[in-house]
Amino acid sequence: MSDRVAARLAALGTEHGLDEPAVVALGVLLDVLAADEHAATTVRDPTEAVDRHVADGLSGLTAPEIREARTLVDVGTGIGVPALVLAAARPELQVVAMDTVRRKVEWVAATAERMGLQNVRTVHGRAEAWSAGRHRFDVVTARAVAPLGVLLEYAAPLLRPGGALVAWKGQLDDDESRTGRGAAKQLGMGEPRSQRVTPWPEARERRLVVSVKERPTPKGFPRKPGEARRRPL
Ligand SMILES: C[S@@+](CC[C@H](N)C(=O)[O-])C[C@H]1O[C@@H](n2cnc3c(N)ncnc32)[C@H](O)[C@@H]1O
Repeated sequence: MSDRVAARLAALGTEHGLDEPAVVALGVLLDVLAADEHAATTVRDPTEAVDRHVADGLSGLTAPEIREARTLVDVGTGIGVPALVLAAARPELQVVAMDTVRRKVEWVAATAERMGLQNVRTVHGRAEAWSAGRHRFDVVTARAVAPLGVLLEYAAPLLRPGGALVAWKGQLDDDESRTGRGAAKQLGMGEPRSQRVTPWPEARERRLVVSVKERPTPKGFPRKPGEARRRPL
């Protein structure tokens, strides 16, 4: 790893109060990404990945819901962001990394092992079809997976009462905000709160959108697999 990347990782460790093993584990994640041309991301160069994956994932720690969570499921985990980043940062947090693509969850499981993480489990499947995960989680996370309304529909059944969806988002257009608010109401989720974050200095328009489960998920949800996307609320 270059001195520049090592210095950036160390600075992120200080910013987020990480201990040394966490910083080392995040360095391993960057090494694995850099070495694997088949990793499911276009951002593999550590000078860029340290910001776009590690710093972006760590920005989740600014949400109290994530700082206080004991259980978290990352829906559509892909290369394990934010799942692996948050699992490294908070070893006491039990993390499930879920994706519909088997190759991706296998990659995440192997990478978690190389990072020395004991608190990551992977699930191959669709969020809306995972009945064993219902009502279990303090937090559902998702980055770059689906519009807000669809994410709320994936998240609501998986959350315990009082749990929260934390979605990594860029700029939300009016349509996504409006449909998100409507979906939240129908699903017993609270009005989505948007929290601006600047994970790296040049980052523009990054935000965490948080919605807390206020009521039991109404009957009829989750709908059939794929329906949330095909016929958004
Ligand atoms: C663009 S990738 C984002 C990956 C990662 N979160 C990141 O930000 O780098 C979206 C991922 O979501 C997964 N996905 C889409 N719909 C899903 C669903 N209903 N349940 C679980 N995973 C899903 C896809 O297979 C894909 O790996």
